[in-house]
Amino acid sequence: NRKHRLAYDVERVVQEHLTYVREEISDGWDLIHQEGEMKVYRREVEENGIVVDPLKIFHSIKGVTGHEICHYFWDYRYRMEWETTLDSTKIIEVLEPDTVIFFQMHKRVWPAAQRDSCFWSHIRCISNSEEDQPTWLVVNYTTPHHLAPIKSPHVRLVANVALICETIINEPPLNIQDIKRENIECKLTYVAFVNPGGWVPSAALRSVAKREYPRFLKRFTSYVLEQTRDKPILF
Ligand SMILES: CCCc1ccc(-c2ccc(S(=O)(=O)CCO)cc2)cc1[C@H]1C[C@H]1c1ccccn1
Repeated sequence: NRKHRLAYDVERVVQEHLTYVREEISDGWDLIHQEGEMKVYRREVEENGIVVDPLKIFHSIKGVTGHEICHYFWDYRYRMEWETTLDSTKIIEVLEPDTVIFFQMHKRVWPAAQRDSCFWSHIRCISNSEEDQPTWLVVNYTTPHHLAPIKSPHVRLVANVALICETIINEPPLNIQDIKRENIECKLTYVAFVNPGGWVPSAALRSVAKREYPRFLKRFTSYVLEQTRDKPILF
């Protein structure tokens, strides 16, 4: 039986991401940025002359769990502390404790018109019996909403974004309560399918994306490290 009106959509999109995240980086993906453990890949795709390049970022962060990374990414309370590309963000509907609907005003990316976004945001833990640590994920997926009317001159983004995290425990001590932060590591895959929703000069958008995605992921993961440093580990 259906939990809420978007439950089927959420299930479908989550399963799609879980299918594709394991897909190897095949040809057609260009490595456009590498910084420490972070590898940023992009495919060049245009739809009706609009750049809709898929982005795929692999990163691993020592000292945090996948649950912690997904918690700080999903929970609106922290968003404005790490997201520098937003003017505002607010929850306009709670569908269930782990699925909410956001409305966001994005900072204007000159020369494009200002973008806004409305998406459902879902957090989930997937415990696979054989492996020791579960997979945590967050999906942000554009959805229309009566409390997020599209008002000119703003242009509505169309986004399908997923953050999928595994937790690795290096040299696990005998009993789990002795695990320290230096024994843990989060391996994450971030995928973003963003359609800017209206024409943006291709070269400008590609250079903004190339600069902004690594910057936002680096800033976000540093923020989580800072917030969790002296807190008990959240597995
Ligand atoms: C003209 C469209 C510009 C533009 C608008 C928005 C986004 C964007 C949307 C969602 C998410 S998120 O991961 O779901 C976090 C929640 O906010 C990140 C980024 C990306 C771009 C493209 C330009 C790239 C970029 C990437 C990262 C940050 C800002 N801009």
